[in-house]
Amino acid sequence: MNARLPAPRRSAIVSGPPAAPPRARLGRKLSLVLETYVALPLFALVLVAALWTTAFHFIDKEQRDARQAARDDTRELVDTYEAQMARSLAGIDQTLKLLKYAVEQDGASGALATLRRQSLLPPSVLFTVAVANRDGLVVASNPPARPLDVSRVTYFLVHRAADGGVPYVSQTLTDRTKAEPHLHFTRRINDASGRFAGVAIVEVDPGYFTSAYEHGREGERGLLGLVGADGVVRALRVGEQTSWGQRIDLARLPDGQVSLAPTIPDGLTRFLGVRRLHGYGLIAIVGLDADEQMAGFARQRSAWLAGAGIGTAVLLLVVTLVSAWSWQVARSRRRERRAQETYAAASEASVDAFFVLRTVWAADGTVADFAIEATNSRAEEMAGLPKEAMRGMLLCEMLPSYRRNGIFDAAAKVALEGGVDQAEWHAQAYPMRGRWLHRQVVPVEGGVVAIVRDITERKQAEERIVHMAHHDDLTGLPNRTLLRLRLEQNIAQAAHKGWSLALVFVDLDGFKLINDGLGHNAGDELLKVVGKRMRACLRRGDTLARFGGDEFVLLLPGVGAKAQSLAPLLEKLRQAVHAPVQVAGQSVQVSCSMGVVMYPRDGLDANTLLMNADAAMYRAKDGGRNNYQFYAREMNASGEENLILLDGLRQSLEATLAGAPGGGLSLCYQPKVDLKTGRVFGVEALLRWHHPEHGPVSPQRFIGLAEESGMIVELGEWALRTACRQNQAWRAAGLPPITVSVNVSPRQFEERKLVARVAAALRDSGLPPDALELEVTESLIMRDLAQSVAKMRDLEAMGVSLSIDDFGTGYSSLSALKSFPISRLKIDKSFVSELAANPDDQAIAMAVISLGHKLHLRVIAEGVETEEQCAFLRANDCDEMQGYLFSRPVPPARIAELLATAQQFVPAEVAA
Ligand SMILES: Nc1nc2c(ncn2[C@@H]2O[C@@H]3COP(=O)(O)O[C@H]4[C@@H](O)[C@H](n5cnc6c(=O)[nH]c(N)nc65)O[C@@H]4COP(=O)(O)O[C@H]3[C@H]2O)c(=O)[nH]1
Repeated sequence: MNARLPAPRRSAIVSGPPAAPPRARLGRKLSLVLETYVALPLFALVLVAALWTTAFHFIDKEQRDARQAARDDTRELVDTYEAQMARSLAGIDQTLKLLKYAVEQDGASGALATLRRQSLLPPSVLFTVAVANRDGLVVASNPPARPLDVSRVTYFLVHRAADGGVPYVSQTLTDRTKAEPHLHFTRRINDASGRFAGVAIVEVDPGYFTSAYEHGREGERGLLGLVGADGVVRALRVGEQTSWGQRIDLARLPDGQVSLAPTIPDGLTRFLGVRRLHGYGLIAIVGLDADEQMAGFARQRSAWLAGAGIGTAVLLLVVTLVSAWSWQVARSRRRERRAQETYAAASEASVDAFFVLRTVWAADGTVADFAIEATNSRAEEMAGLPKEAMRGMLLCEMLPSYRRNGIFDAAAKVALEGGVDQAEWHAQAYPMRGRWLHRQVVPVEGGVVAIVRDITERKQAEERIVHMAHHDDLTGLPNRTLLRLRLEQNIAQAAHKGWSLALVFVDLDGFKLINDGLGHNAGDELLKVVGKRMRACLRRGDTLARFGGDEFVLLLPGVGAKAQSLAPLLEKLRQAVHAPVQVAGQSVQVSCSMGVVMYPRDGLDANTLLMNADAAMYRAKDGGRNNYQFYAREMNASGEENLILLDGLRQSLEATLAGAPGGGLSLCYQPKVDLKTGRVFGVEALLRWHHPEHGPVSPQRFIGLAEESGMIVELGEWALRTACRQNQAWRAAGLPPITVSVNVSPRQFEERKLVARVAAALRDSGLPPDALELEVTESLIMRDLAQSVAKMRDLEAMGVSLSIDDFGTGYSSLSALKSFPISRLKIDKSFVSELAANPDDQAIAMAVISLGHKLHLRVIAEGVETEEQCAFLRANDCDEMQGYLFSRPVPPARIAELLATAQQFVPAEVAA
């Protein structure tokens, strides 16, 4: 999404406040109080309090009412009981009075009969009526009873002692006359003169006074009774139990009032009503058991409490459930809000743009468009529109190009099928035009969220890295990697279309001299200029790559199948490179050697083409440089041929080492002649291989293979040992002593044990070290200068001399040359071959001779074939020579002959 983009689903997600300020926090606390899960329990507490207050209020009222009712009942019962007792006592006293009167009138014996006659006696079932005389003897009784002496009984004593005029009520008792409890109501009987004449007695069962007890009124534990003024209970009934004799504190029984207190005989709390029965010294008491009286209230109270309890429990349960639910809801709301706030804060701080998009559905169920619901600040920047303006806009109205570039379709797919859409694209719309963006579209409820990031910097960095990985720092040209890539692409294309392509390997001649002589900066400058010039010769589709050092490769796609058609371009390139260049204030000149291969003729893959172009380039160098060479098959034998050849070589080496006749390997020796004396002073040992089937194989061919395969180490050691032995054999044969020089290949030279192997060869052959010379190449030494020089010094210390073969081809730096412990320089035969005609080669030969002499080295020229060459070399003070002019490499016997005859080389001019 560039200029304008997709958008948020829930505005809160991206537009919400990033953090709550203190005021908002206060508001949040207040709103917390209003939350159901807080407010509801508070309200419930109020309800519970009200419920219980009401319950207790009614309980209290009911209790008061119940108590009042109990008091009223008690009062009413005691009133009734008082009336009953008053009547009963009055009846008893009436009987006493009648009895007294009758005794006073009729005497004790006739009194009862008179009263019985007049039906004035109370029923004998309940009452015993008796008369005691002044001596205390019961003289009459109804019902009749045996005579009894009551003279010592209290009531008798009381009445005899004084005439109170009031009846006397005894305590309830049992005695020897009667086992059942009873009490006596008595009155004094006087004689006519008013003196004590006896006692009228009414004996009553105490149950008589409590017979008014009714369960319906007094209940099961009600109390009914009479108490004497002395505080002793005369009769007391509780339920079915009747008792007497208890003592009561009369001070605590206020007359006329109803009190609530623990009572006799069982300590139960009762409503107690008390009435004094005047004239008899008795008190009537009625008690109603508090528990019984309050039972209705207790039930009611239980009902109230149960109701309130159940109400409370139900309320609390409901409130707990609702509050728990509300708390859960609030908690998840809080979490969601926090998540939203966090998300909003994060999205605001994000470098990504967020667009929450709501899907707009078409009637057929497809996605018609997306409506922008919310965005963040970064989205504003990317879209170039404020959030408010974007909100509600349709995506494809804002960015119509999205319908065409696939972004809308991708988002619609996410909305329909889920999954995630991720992609990078190059924005085309303002204000992000030209920038690289990355989008991630994820589905959400009701739409999608698009997260967009500006990845331009990363893209540019990637491009820079890719460019760096594919280009050469110095010249800015494609490097080896890119060349290979393009080559492979072009090969694939050419294969597909049946085209040809050309690959040119270019190596600068003489670059090292300039680089070492004028410095690296000059060398770099030269490479840049040459690179530019070559590039200028090419078409747009061609590739010029720098391969490293002074090597360049040209890839020319779409060329004709005929290699020769490239000749004009190659000539143009050659001239462009050869033109003088101004570097480090000097005009310098380099040339180039080019090797050309054609696809598909010279190879079908990149490796083969590069290898063959390299081989052709070397052939061009060998051919005198500053030219180009088309690849010819024989430059590189095929891999299969190489393997067969290598196998043959190994077999020959093994056979030769085993000493088998006709092993195939041998050494021939080419004499080296001192130009001043014309005498042979040494020979160069040269390997020969006679293949059992193919006949002689060129050393250049098999030595290269041996070098590549590593077999050269063994092969070279064999040559070294053989040459040493041979030289020692010549010496032993009494021939003039000569030196033998042996070629050492790069692998041999690099081998750790070289010095030890040389020492062993000398020791085993018995050849003095100074009769052995090792020939090493310049390029070999330059591979690892320090190590090479160290090894050379070891050999020198041993007494073995060293010469540099092919001197002039490897661009050794002069300063390095000075440090080589060598005794001889060999002018390469490539410079010798055209010595007569080529002034350049002449200059080089002269320079090498002069340089060698300045460094106190001997100089030998190889490949001398003609008298002219010989004459030139001699004229220019070359010390020694080697070549067909004097002798080809020959077998050892021929050398022996030469030495034996002490043959001298006499050049033609000298001979003439
Ligand atoms: N055109 C021409 N050529 C002449 C003339 N005089 C000598 N030659 C040839 O020049 C080569 C000189 O040997 P090199 O440069 O060391 O070049 C040698 C050397 O690098 C390598 N080589 C030969 N024998 C050995 C060996 O025992 N060990 C190692 N490591 N390399 C060897 O093989 C290369 C080729 O050896 P050869 O084919 O024997 O080729 C020899 C020799 O036959 C002449 O006047 N004209």
